[in-house]
Amino acid sequence: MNDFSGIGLACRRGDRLVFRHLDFTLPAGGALVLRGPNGSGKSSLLRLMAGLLPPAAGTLAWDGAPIAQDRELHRERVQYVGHLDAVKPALTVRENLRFWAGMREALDDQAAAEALARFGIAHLADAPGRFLSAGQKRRLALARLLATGSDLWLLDEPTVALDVATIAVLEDVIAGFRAQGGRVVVSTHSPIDLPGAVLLDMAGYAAPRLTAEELL
Ligand SMILES: Nc1ncnc2c1ncn2[C@@H]1O[C@H](COP(=O)(O)OP(=O)(O)OP(=O)(O)O)[C@@H](O)[C@H]1O
Repeated sequence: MNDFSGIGLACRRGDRLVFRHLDFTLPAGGALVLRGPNGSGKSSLLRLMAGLLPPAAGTLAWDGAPIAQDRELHRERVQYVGHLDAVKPALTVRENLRFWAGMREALDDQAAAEALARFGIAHLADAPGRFLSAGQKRRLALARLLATGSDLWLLDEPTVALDVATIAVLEDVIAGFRAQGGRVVVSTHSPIDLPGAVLLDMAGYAAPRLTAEELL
């Protein structure tokens, strides 16, 4: 039990139905990898899973209870790292981490230092966000995963701009999270080693030539 699941999901963006009839089940410790061409709906599905976008049809449920019943509770379970890393340019690296963590719980200095060190940016703790390279911003966004507790990580193309060594760190961090019962969903165009992950190919759920009314 304690599965995160979606049944009969459909997603509409603007006047286009992006995908439909999509089901998934993600047990504790499980991983799901979203693949598919540009525009096939990977980011949209992650936003549905985060509770940021309502499905056009179908139900997302946690342990059998629809997440729509209590969006606040669901938001507390989820860490969502999107395309845009949302690093605040005027805050230092440490302050950025505190800002994100502070939305949930106070972050002590040691936890912040450990999270930054794991992603190799401890030496940048006092640097302003605007000084960071693309890969360093991505490392900071991912360090947030370690800074606060959660049950579900939703990662939108997390390896973009990361060097090979840091991709290995991310794989390791995800493995540790899963070993403690965490669930992870990753959208990616590049290889990432997530043992036992279920592959969800978005191409199988697309029907772009029909109108929404015809499909639903
Ligand atoms: N805010 C929006 N309003 C209207 N349409 C949108 C919006 N965001 C995305 N779309 C459309 O929804 C479809 C799916 O987009 P989405 O970003 O989910 O795809 P993706 O598989 O993540 O793509 P990529 O591989 O390029 O990141 C696309 O046709 C896109 O144009």
